[in-house]
Formats: sequence, C-alpha cells, structure tokens
Amino acid sequence: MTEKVAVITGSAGGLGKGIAERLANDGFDIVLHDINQDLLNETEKEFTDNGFKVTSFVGDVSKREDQFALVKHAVDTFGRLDVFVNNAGVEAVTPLMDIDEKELSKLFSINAFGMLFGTQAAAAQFIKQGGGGKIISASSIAGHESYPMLGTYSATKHVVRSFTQTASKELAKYKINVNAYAPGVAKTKMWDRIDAEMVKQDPSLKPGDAFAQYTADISLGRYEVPTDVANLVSFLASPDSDYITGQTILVDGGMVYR
Ligand SMILES: NC(=O)C1=CN([C@@H]2O[C@H](COP(=O)(O)OP(=O)(O)OC[C@H]3O[C@@H](n4cnc5c(N)ncnc54)[C@H](O)[C@@H]3O)[C@@H](O)[C@H]2O)C=CC1
Ligand SMILES: CC(=O)C(C)=O
Repeated sequence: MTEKVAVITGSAGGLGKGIAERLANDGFDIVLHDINQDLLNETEKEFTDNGFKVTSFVGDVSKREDQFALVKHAVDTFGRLDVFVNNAGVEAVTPLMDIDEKELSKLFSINAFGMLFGTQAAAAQFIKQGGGGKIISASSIAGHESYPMLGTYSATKHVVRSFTQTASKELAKYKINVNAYAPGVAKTKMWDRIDAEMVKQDPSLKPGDAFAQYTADISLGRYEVPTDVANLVSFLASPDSDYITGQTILVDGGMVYR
C-alpha cells in the first residue's frame, strides 16, 4: 500500500498504545501523542526499536491549538494524514450528589471538547488533502448506558457518540468516515484507578472487588485487553469499513446489548 499516516491521541500507554501497535503492524506510519512526556518517550523508543516508522508529539487534547499543532506535526513529518484516533480520555468516580464544577470542567474539557477539537483538526486536513479520511473516537459502554459513580464520565462518553453522528453527517460529502469504538472493561491504568477509587468510596469493598464485579457477567467470560479494541479500530481504519459512518460500535465481550 502507499504509505498511510495515523495519529493516535493518548497513545503512550493503555488502549491507545495497543491501537498504535496494531496500526503500525497494519503498515501505517504512526504519530504517537500524549500529555505524559516521559511515558511517550519510552513508548516512542519501543516503537523505533521494533522497526516501526514513528514520531511523537506532546500535547493536551483539551487545547484546540494543541490538536491543530498535532496534525501539523504529522503532516510536516510524514507528508499527509489518513486516520485520526481520538483516544485520550480521563475518568472520575463520584457519587452524583458530590459532582462539582471542577470535575465537570476537567472531564468535559478532555473527553468531549478534546474529541471535538481532534475531529476539527483532522477534518480540516482531510478537506485540504481532498481524498477523504477516517476519524475514530473512544466512547465506551458508558456512552450507551450510564453507570452509578461514573455519572460525569458516562455523560462525556454520550457526547462522543453524539458528535460522532453530527460529524459523520456533516463530513460525509468530503468522504470522511467518522465512527467510534465503545470498549467494555479493559485492564488498563484507568481501571486500576477506578477500582481504587470505588474501594475508597465503599468500605465493604477490597482492592480488585469493583473490577471483579464489573467483569463478572461479561458474556465471553473474560475482561478486555487492548488487542480486542485495536482489532476493531484496525477495521475502522481500513477500506473494509468504507460504507460505515456515524456508528459507535460496542466491543465489550457482551455487556451492553444494543
Ligand atoms: N479502560 C477501559 O476499560 C475503557 C476505556 N475507555 C476509553 O478508552 C480510552 C483509553 O483508555 P485507557 O487506555 O484505559 O486509559 P489510560 O488512563 O490507561 O490511558 C490514557 C492515556 O491518555 C493520556 N491522556 C490523559 N489526558 C490527556 C490529555 N488531556 N491529552 C493527551 N493525553 C492525555 C494519558 O497520559 C494516558 O497515557 C479513554 O478515552 C477511555 O475513556 C472506554 C471504555 C473502557
Ligand atoms: C472505563 C469505562 O469506560 C468503563 C465504563 O468501564
């Protein structure tokens, strides 16, 4: 294939890193991105050692100018952009009655505004190039169904699903596909933090209990790993998904049925 270029936000670790590895193995030149510079440097070195064509960029998805600078870095380095993955996200575990302005502002800035700004930056480049492109964003099972203690987080992941639909309708005329992935419960640093916070909030729980409760009823009988998510993103980044747009696809082993 002619060389294609993929940007993955929040890809120094967790699901984003798994997605970046898969797209690198699919043949994409990779632009790693994260707010955590040290982890990003380690991951870039790992990719280079593995023989992948890679560059990295430090930025904050909640800052619109950072997202446009990220796309500029991709184009300055590799000459074009084909796929933009809005993966970066953060969580909060808070009873509904305690949710405050600080939490709302932080989570909406990163998970919702960040996804919109990334979509705008990628779409502007795709329109300039004139050949279409793929925008793929991280929603969640919590973007289809809201959970106790995860109220703000769930709301932001519903926003991702909403902007995915709007963007897909507005950008279809430029041959830009806009879709989202909705993972279930994956054992990343995010779930380590969620479990620790749920234990703090409920003295009857011990470490690992919240994760065990959330994963107990998964139909396929195991928790999610980054490759489960990366397999779906690889498909959404490929020509095989050219006739799919505006969808937020569950990849949860059988947790939420829509
Ligand atoms: N882990 C899970 O079970 C699930 C995760 N998701 C979503 O998948 C995405 C990835 O999640 P995980 O890998 O589990 O999270 P994680 O916390 O393990 O990794 C997220 C990465 O994003 C980076 N990041 C955080 N804020 C940033 C910002 N403002 N700008 C740039 N980078 C930033 C972090 O430094 C980190 O490297 C998130 O959007 C999350 O909401 C959705 C459903 C389930
Ligand atoms: C982290 C996340 O999206 C859930 C609901 O597991």
